[in-house]
Amino acid sequence: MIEPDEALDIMHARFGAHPHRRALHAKGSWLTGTFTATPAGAELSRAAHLQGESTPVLARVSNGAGDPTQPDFAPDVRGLAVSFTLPDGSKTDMVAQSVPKFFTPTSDDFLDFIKANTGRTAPVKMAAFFARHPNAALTVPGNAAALRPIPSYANAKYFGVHAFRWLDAAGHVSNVRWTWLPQAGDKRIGLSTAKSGGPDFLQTEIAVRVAKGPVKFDLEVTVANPDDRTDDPALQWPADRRRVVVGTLELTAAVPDPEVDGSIVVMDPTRMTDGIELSDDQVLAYRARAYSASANYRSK
Ligand code: HEM
Repeated sequence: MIEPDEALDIMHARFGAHPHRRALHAKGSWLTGTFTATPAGAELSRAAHLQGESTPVLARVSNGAGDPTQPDFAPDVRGLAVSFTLPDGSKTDMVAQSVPKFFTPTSDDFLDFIKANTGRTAPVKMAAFFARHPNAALTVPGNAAALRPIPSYANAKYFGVHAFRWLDAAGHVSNVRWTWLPQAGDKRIGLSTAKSGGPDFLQTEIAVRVAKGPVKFDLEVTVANPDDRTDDPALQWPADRRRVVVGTLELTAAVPDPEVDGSIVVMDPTRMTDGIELSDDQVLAYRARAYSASANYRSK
């Protein structure tokens, strides 16, 4: 397996090494707000933020590139990371992105994709990557459409990708996947329209938008059948699985980057709380190690 420090080298080779920046999702904006669960949330999980009381959150919206100078109009994955502060002061995080179909079953394959997408020979290496991974090739049309420029971070669906185990008050386990659905609608714009906004238009737009009113996302959960696999983030569950809205996120204020004076804020997709557990997905477990390596690099 490719170790996290080597993974960081692969990302830096692709996007450049940028001191004090994330190795991926290097450019973004910070927001605060609240999350309020519906009764369906409490039925599925006993987690403190799913019981219906309003929970404070810190969120970061971002572009997927590891190059913080990449303009906002460039086609890219977008990120929405949310950290909930629970009543006992502890935190749990949800870290999602805007590509509907994650395309590799393992972290090594994902890192091989980044390697292939590096340098002047990228088109040739990418063709070879997709020839080696025909299932990944099948996701290209849908994912390419999602990578088109967005008019606002408020106008994308953000997918949690992995399965998680949600435990209710009686200890019953539901395997779920979750998605943030934008109340402002899922939208894309043409490149020339996006370019007319300038290189930082998404950062400016989200700050202006939250100053006028809350930016809202509904949290939709898909519940697996007992025999659905939970270990492969690239494997979709059948479309007829039960979907239920378990809460609403309201982002209400733009806040300055909290990573000043050497403090580091990591949005960790494996930071769990009682009532939510990791599935057996290797990529999910690996992410925590890669995010730590990136945090170590930017704290130096
Ligand atoms: C093997 C797979 C993956 C690897 C190696 C990886 C690696 C990374 C790294 C190194 C960072 C920077 C973290 C930091 O410095 O704090 C990052 C950020 C991020 N990743 Fe991943 N990632 C993977 C999969 C995913 C998936 C599946 C999602 C979404 C479901 C995702 C969404 C994000 C987001 C939203 C951020 C920005 C978090 C923030 O704003 O702090 N990543 N990723």
